[in-house]
Amino acid sequence: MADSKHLSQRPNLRAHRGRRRESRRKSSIFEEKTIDIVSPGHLVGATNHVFCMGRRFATAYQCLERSAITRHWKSVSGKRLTPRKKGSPPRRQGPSKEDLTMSLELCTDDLPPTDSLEALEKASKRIRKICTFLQSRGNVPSNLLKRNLHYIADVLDIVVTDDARRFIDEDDELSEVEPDAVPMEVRDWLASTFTRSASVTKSGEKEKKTFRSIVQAVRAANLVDRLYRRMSTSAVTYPPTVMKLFKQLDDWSFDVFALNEATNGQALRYVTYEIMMRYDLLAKFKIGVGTLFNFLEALEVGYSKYQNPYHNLVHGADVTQTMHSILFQTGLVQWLTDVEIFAVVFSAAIHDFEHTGETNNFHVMSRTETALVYNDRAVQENHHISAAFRLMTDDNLNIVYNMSKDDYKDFRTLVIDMVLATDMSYHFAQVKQMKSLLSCPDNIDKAKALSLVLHTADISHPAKNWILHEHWTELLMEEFFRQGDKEQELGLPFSPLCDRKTTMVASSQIGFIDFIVQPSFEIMSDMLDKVVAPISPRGSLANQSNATISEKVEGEGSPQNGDQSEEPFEFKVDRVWDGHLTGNKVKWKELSTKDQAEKEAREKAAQKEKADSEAQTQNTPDDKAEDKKDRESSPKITANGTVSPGDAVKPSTSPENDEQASTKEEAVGKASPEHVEKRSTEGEKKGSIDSITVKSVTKRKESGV
Ligand SMILES: Nc1nc2c(ncn2[C@@H]2O[C@@H]3COP(=O)(O)O[C@H]3[C@H]2O)c(=O)[nH]1
Ligand SMILES: [Zn+2]
Repeated sequence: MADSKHLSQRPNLRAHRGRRRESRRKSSIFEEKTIDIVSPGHLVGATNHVFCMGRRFATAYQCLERSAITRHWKSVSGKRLTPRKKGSPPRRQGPSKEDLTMSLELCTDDLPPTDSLEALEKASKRIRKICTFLQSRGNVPSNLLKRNLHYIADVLDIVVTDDARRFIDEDDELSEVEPDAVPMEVRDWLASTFTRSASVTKSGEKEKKTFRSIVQAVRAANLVDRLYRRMSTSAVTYPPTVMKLFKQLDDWSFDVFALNEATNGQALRYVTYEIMMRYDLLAKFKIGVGTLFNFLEALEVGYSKYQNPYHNLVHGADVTQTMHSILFQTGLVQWLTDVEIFAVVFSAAIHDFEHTGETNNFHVMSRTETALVYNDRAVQENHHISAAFRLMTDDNLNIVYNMSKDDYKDFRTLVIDMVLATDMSYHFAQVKQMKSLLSCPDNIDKAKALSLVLHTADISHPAKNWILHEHWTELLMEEFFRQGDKEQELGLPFSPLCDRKTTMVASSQIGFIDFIVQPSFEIMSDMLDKVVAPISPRGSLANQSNATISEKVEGEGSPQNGDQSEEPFEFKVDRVWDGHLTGNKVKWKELSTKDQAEKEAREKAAQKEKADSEAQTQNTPDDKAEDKKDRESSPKITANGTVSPGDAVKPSTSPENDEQASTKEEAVGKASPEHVEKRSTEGEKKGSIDSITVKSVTKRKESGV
């Protein structure tokens, strides 16, 4: 593509290529997994795209060499020499500020070597910068343009020639591969995945030809995969523990705490990246891995800003994974366009960005800056969205840079709708609205449906296994109690569930499940049944057979989406959450009974103490001394409601004392507020919320999760 003089300007090219191949070989995990996540159609398109890009730049470069562009720019810049209009400001002497900015931004001195990993991304950024300057100023000085195009052409030249040569070489090697060396099912899979024809003939020359074309298709896939990976600059290799956990990424009860531990506290970036890769969003929206990593890192920083026990990056990761699980397991993903899938994953990942660890009501009552900005309406949700989009105003974090205007508009609208709907104050309205939408399900509003799914995912931990749910509850309660502490300091009344001394966690959780979580899951499941039925393989099959029946009976065309005839197909999504909801409620009921007994014991003890002290005031000084001795030997009620043993432990003599002794055991029961307080205080002492998480993960591991 470029001329020989140009090629000779690349010192040590071979040595660099050798090193590059070496580093590629090392990232074997990534190579292994990319085969199943890049679709063949996309691969072919991408190959063409990269080759065309290379060709276009070669042409542009040649044009420049022939000075055609130089002449063009001269003529454009010549326009500036027209006489100054009367009254217009005097022409500036020397280079303007914009000229200097442009020279700096298009300077080629600090660019990485053309055959380095970062070069391709730098080159593409240069093209964008040149376009921006051309748009805003109308021209770019020819010397700058020439140097930049030289660099870009060099980079593309390496990409195309290097890989194309290897592709040809490897094709020869592969044609030697014996077809029989590959099992039949693998061949069928290869044929159906990477070629248009699914059938592979059994023997002879024809078979060899087909097999060869499959192999070529696979090689082509690998080639483009390599190109994309290089374009994205980063070869991602997951640690083995993460790889193992990601095998369960589609599961309902995925252990996000274990992932957070395995990733050293970076669960959000790993989960989001992996899910985006699985839906092929990086390729579809031309998102550079470097840019995506920058964005995800910034998201994690924002989620960690207030060191919240619950509303932190692990919750962000949990909701993102839960959304993926619902989309993937129910088949809802088939209902969505690429932009919608991207919006769903993005919304889940950002939905609590920079959460302060307080409720909206707290913001309103304490008149925070955020409440002022958003006029007391969906205060935090508005902030999450606004702050996340603000991140993307930085080019280095802008993962939507390459989206078309129309896609971006749809994407942004959907993200705003979905995240605003996570404001719990819309819960009842949302459920009611969906109920009425389901009464005429032919045309279910996608934004409303997806908003309901995100809202449900946001409150989904009570519908996960007990170990996960119990841990999330502990973290959330501690966050509520911290808000209660602040309210006390500010002289505000306690918000519900925020008083660490009186909150009955177990019974409050039963209420939360009964009145909020279960109805949300129920209506979401009904909605999924209606939406997924017509597009699921079973549903569409049923529709096809129904179509035949109705055509025969009424002579009409085939029914479209969800159109039911005499024998409606009863499609139901797998309500994996139902069993957990029921089971978790049973557990909370057991704990609530214990809490209740404990509370009654405390009240009894308090009454006794009161009666004793009343009697005491009527006693003589001698009686008081005797009484004091008695009290020192009996259990005490501490300020936070737990029962502590007396200073001097004596064998129990009364049934009352026996009762209090057993209540003491219950007072450190798993989900009691005291227990939560005790654990979180330990966490604080160690200086981070990680200590809470790590401790709990260990506990969960012991329990076999
Ligand atoms: N009482 C209670 N509230 C919860 C529970 N899980 C989530 N929530 C609330 O539901 C809200 C959903 O949105 P957020 O994640 O912003 O904040 C969440 C909590 O305020 C729970 O187990 N119990
Ligand atoms: Zn949330």
